[in-house]
Amino acid sequence: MSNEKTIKSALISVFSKDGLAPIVKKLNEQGVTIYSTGGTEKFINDLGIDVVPVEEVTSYPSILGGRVKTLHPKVFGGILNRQNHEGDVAELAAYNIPQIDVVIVDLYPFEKTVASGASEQDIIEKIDIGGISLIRAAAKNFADVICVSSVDDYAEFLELISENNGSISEESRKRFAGKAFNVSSHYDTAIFNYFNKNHDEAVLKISEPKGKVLRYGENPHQRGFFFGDFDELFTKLHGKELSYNNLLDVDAAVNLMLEFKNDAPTFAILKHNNACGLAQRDTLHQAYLDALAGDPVSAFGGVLISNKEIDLATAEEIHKLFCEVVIAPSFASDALELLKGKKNRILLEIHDVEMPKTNVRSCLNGVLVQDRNNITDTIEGLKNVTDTNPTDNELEDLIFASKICKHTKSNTIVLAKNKQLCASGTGQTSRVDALEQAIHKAGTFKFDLNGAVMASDAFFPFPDCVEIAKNAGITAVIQPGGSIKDQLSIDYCNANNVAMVMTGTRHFKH
Ligand SMILES: NC(=O)c1ncn([C@@H]2O[C@H](COP(=O)(O)O)[C@@H](O)[C@H]2O)c1NC=O
Repeated sequence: MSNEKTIKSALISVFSKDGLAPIVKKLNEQGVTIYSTGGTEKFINDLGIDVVPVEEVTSYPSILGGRVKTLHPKVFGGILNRQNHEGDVAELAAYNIPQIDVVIVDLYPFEKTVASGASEQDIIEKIDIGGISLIRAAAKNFADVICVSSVDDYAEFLELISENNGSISEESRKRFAGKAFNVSSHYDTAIFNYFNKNHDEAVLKISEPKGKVLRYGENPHQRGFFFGDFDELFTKLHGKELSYNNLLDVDAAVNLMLEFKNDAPTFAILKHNNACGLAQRDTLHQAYLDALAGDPVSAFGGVLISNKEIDLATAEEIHKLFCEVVIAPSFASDALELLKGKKNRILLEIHDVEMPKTNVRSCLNGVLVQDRNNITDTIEGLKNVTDTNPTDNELEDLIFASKICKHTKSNTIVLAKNKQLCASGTGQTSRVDALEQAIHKAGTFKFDLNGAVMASDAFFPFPDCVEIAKNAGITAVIQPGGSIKDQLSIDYCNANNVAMVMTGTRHFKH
């Protein structure tokens, strides 16, 4: 192995002391001189291990409430000197600077502090200056120094020093330097994004340090990767690796079910990012059966999601279906055992966490970013525009249908009745096509559309849709409004005893 270096000295300055003890003990066993800062020094002392306070090196106290403690030429000289450079070696001796072979740092938790809703002052104090400088210096000088910049790397570092009795190869030092720049660049990205949260600077900085190579992309001949923290959102209880397409379906399912999070038991079945079945009932079991009835053909190989714990009765029904993924806030233990009966079936327990506030997607040679569509239509926000008002039941169905519409590919028309999705037209190039697709589909699965409601993701440019809907039995319509020909649709509804409400909010989804 090339250019092995034996560790003789280490500088340790960590915010979290978790996991540090075995490393300190091992370094001590190997006779390494340990330098350290305030809290870390106390931690090491408490282990009964000798440690040199960094103040002894700098001959300077920690000042400004800890804002300046390692920022000193004697510390940075000890890290940045080139051991094979005569001038550097002479300067080290002239200024009595100790050589430092290892730097171990755990930065102030900036992101966690922001996420906790702390005050601006607390957040600013959590911008680590000394630690990030130590990391950058040690990583730059990987020719002579090894930099351990994350608790995640402690185990590997411990193995390295244990295996070779404190001797570390240049390959390992360089690999750890790469990890260190990953840590430092991610940290700075988080700080920039905090300062730029209103996008005053039209700059996009994304740092996703947790990535996963997927088996393939959308098709087997395409490579695919997921960059994100899947484990923050889910506990995977069972099943095969999630594919690129599974992840897209899971994303669609989660966003859709968030609309019904606090409602009565609701079950949805999705295929290719659109709901093909969705129902809300007094029991989850019935909600599942009625969601499945929406389109039992498309449900095959679908992604299933519920807003309540999956019980045994529901699991027994699900178990009869071939499906890719089942997502729920929890699974009763007997239900889980049963569902685990299919080796590949993916079971995900979803955590109670917020989804990102922005959507990002590739566009041409760049990316498009927009705010998440966070408007959910409510009964209170509706404007009756026809002589006939919707009944209470219809009002509830209108909101129910509108929530599904919001999460279905445009152009879309959703038909619903008694809190059950009857059918939808999805991703059509005209609204009339979407409606006709929905009516045809509802007929295939024997839905009686008399008394059903219609939701449209955008306004009706002509009165053709309300006319077709009325002839199919639809009695109430929800749509954003805003067409210069709105009045033609309203006139038709008034002449034909159809109720129409307007939301003022378009829900395109491309
Ligand atoms: N100011 C400095 O010179 C400085 N040097 C190291 N730190 C940080 O201080 C923390 C450790 O402090 P302590 O050992 O006192 O618990 C680490 O997170 C380290 O990244 C510093 N603090 C922030 O910038």
